[in-house]
Amino acid sequence: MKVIMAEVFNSWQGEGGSVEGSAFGRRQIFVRFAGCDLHCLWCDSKEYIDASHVSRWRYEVEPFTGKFKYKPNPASVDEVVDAVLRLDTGDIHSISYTGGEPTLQVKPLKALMGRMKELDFDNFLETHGGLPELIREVAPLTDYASVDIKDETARATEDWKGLVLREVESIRILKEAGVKTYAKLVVTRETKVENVRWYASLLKDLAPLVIQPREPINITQEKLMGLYREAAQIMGRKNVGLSFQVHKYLNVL
Ligand SMILES: C[S@@+](CC[C@H](N)C(=O)[O-])C[C@H]1O[C@@H](n2cnc3c(N)ncnc32)[C@H](O)[C@@H]1O
Ligand SMILES: Nc1nc2[nH]cc(C(=O)O)c2c(=O)[nH]1
Ligand code: SF4
Ligand SMILES: [Mg+2]
Repeated sequence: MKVIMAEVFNSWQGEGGSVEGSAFGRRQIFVRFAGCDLHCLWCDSKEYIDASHVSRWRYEVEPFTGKFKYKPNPASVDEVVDAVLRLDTGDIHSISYTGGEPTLQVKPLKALMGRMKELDFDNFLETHGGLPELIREVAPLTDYASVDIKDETARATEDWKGLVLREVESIRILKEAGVKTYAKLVVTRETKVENVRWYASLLKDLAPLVIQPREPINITQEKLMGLYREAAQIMGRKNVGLSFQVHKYLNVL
């Protein structure tokens, strides 16, 4: 089975903060899929959005050496499994599937997740959650899920409200399947407080929320605190947290 890959590397999970279901600070092997159907203004993985332009993928030869080898796309699932296993440092919390949008290639995603479960690894899915019908397919193989709620200011798609409702539906499906799930909202200085109130009302009693400032950060502390407080007042003070992209400060992948 074939898959259009971007990269495979070993790092610490840099996002998720401290809410339940987060793997922040845990060691992970990252499997980044090429291709995405959204176009978030601030996406830090833009070079992988158009899968047809990702002619080769790279895998780390050894963790933290910065040395990569390249292979042509599409990859076989076996090649990806091999690339993951050579990065197993014995302290791996889970395998992270990210992208791009991993659920778009649901068949190879399921095959990879199944192989990793057989090898006794946990699966951590990083997704925009905009396609609940695909989430339903991978939920039984998923242990942890970080599902983005795309704020209006991301301008990910025209019907942003419809997207948010589908993301929440995906979270419901994952929760019902017993997946440790949290929602992640990337905020900018333009994020509207009334939108955060709406997201919080949809997530209340469903899943915790992390608020992650868009990098590079330009939101004021006052604005961030205000958005946080509104969300916490609706969802409960134990169900909201902050998340930063700490890997960017550590200068690791
Ligand atoms: C590149 S996305 C891939 C997974 C999936 N497509 C998604 O959007 O959730 C991985 C994570 O990085 C976050 N991210 C990407 N660019 C960012 C930026 N400039 N600032 C903050 N978070 C960012 C996304 O919001 C998402 O949570
Ligand atoms: N260290 C590290 N943590 C991450 N968490 C989410 C990432 C992503 O791009 O999906 C990511 C990433 O690219 N690197
Ligand atoms: S959904 Fe994820 S990969 Fe796609 S454009 Fe947005 S941040 Fe980037
Ligand atoms: Mg990233």
